Amino acid sequence: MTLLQASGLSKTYGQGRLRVEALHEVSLSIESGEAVALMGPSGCGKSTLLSLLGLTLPATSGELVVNGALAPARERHRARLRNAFFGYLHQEFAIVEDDSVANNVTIPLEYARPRISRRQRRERARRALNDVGLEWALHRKASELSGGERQRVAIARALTNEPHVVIADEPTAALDVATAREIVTLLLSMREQGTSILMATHDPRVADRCDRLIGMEDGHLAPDDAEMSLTETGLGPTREPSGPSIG
Ligand SMILES: Nc1ncnc2c1ncn2[C@@H]1O[C@H](COP(=O)(O)OP(=O)(O)OP(=O)(O)O)[C@@H](O)[C@H]1O
Repeated sequence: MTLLQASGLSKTYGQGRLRVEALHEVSLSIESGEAVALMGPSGCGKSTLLSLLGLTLPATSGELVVNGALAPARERHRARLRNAFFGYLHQEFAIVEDDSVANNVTIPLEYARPRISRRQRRERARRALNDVGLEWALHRKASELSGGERQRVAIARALTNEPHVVIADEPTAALDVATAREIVTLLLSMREQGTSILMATHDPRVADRCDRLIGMEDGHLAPDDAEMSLTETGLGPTREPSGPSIG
């Protein structure tokens, strides 16, 4: 089943001399339960594409179909769809440091419609934290956790609203190799519930564990997917990683 279908998506930032065409007529589709890696050189448009597909930025032109329906233009409707359909993971974890782990995890549920009671929110947080092996941290402050633990909190937060698609922008960039491997394993395990994962990464070892690789260059999809893009970015073949394996 196709969850996301993009046709001719383009994005231009700024105007006049400051105009940047970050994305030019990108078309792709994401099926349910697949993990897709997005790779390409810095500045080629990966984050922009993720923001467009995850409805956090409007496209300048083109069409996006989410779960069979055209993505709404109105911000109020987009926000509702963001909450119901997507989970987000960032390189910097995007955790509220000063708040408890439980409160961080229940953030997406506070905007859920129909409303979810406080007690149910707590229960969902406990379950999601249990899934990522962090139930013990429920009442801890987020700032007291390690980088890997914070990213697991971010995954638990992405899990609580049972998203159909997780948009992950370099989720392992700030982590050491062993922790990155754990986080990718956790993320990929979400496929078992039919969740799709769309992940920008600079790490070929991470990309290699995904079901499909989309290469990008200069605002376009690479003409012949993976191999070409990897060669051109100097990341080399993915089958024989030079560093410690993340697989
Ligand atoms: N808010 C913005 N305003 C103006 N230009 C932007 C903005 N965001 C991104 N850009 C430009 O758009 C292009 C694509 O940026 P984007 O962040 O999507 O690339 P990326 O592939 O994710 O890069 P990286 O791997 O370094 O994160 C770049 O030239 C960037 O400078």
